[in-house]
Amino acid sequence: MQKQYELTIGKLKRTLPIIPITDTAAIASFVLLGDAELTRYAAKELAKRINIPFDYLVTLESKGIPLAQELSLITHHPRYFVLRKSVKAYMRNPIAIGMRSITTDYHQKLVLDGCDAEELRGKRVIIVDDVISTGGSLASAEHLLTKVGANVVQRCSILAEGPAANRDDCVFLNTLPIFAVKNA
Ligand SMILES: Nc1ncnc2[nH]cnc12
Repeated sequence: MQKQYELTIGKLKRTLPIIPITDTAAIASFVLLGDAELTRYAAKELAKRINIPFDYLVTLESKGIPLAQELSLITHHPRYFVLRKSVKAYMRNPIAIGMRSITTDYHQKLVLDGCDAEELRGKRVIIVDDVISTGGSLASAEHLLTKVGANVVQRCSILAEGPAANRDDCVFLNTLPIFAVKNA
């Protein structure tokens, strides 16, 4: 099987290792954390493609956080919100729902602080993430945000992986294949 995947995002290129995630499928591992150059560049490119008014960006812990931070600053939205993967002791009235994602085999949670939920009620929000893949994380984020009365007006990511490449409800900069694993 191919071991690496050459990814191009505008003027930037990255070599991604191909990692099996099940007996039959592998992904090109795209780890945004630590890549400040790509994060800033991708945020600038996404900002050019967001052409809808919004109040807040919302991202999911953890790989979407640096992207949301850059995008917030570029679009002059100084505050953004993070959906966490666990309840923290400092949260007030946290609201949690279940979530499944392609890269994690156990059942995960998505948690919003109750005060953040108050602030998001009735607001126009854009969900930001590094990769949209099966759409499971995105659907959970959207479910949670809708539950607290926020209005999701756009979804954006750096990459759309596998079937997500055909989505017309997301803004993204490039696509990423899912690779078939041939077992001996
Ligand atoms: N290819 C990928 N690399 C890193 N994280 C991911 N999450 C979903 N797809 C991914």
